[in-house]
Amino acid sequence: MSVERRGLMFVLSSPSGAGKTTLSRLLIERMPGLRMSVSATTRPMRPGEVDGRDYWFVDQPRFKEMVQHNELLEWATVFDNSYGTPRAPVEAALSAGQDVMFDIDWQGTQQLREKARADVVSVFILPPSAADLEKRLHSRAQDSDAVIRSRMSRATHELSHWAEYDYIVINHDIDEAFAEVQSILKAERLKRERRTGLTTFVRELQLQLEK
Ligand SMILES: Nc1ncnc2c1ncn2[C@@H]1O[C@H](COP(=O)(O)OP(=O)(O)OP(=O)(O)O)[C@@H](O)[C@H]1O
Ligand SMILES: Nc1nc2c(ncn2[C@@H]2O[C@H](COP(=O)(O)O)[C@@H](O)[C@H]2O)c(=O)[nH]1
Repeated sequence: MSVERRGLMFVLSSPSGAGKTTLSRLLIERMPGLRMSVSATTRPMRPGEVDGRDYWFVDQPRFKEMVQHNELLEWATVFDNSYGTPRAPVEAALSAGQDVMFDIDWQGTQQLREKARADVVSVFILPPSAADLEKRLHSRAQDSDAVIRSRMSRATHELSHWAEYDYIVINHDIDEAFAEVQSILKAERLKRERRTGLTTFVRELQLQLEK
């Protein structure tokens, strides 16, 4: 029996290459009721990426316009490119009782927390080691050596924000990391304060017991 509840904002952050995209794809495949927030970005498309699925690829003037028209829920500059979360799809999904997942950096997470603390559940993904992180960035084979070097040098800064997150998952083995992230989402969905239908449900139970 499902009890009505408010949708939550499920945020994954990590240094680049630790595995957020991989984990979020698995979650979307396996967890009904969860939608991916598709960000807008000015970064060039990588091989295999699809506009509207992986990102909305926009130019800088269009991104500026989105900021000025308040079309973004949060936005930040990451690795010299602009990234932001379109507001309308998130608001529509949440008000339909769906959960929304975000693959965003610490700056965006801070902005979401300021706007909707009670609805944000944040998870920071750690790589098992620096060598693994570098290996993953190379194995993805989608960025130049210069881009990989710049992402590795930003990793220390990204890592310094780990303690701002509600949960920390070490992505050593992808199946284990997935199971942990999935458990977090399942438990957060059961939190009393999110389950707006509980009062009615319990009142009904009491009426049945009093008969
Ligand atoms: N547990 C794991 N073991 C080995 N390889 C992994 C693991 N998790 C992810 N990978 C691989 O590491 C690479 C980087 O993963 P992914 O693209 O998910 O990282 P990301 O955190 O989303 O990076 P970015 O922030 O740059 O988008 C991919 O090739 C992915 O297949
Ligand atoms: N604050 C935001 N950060 C975002 C958003 N979309 C993605 N990101 C983060 O950018 C980096 C780089 O991503 P990549 O796809 O170029 O490798 C990564 O940390 C993402 O989490 C966003 O809308 N807002």
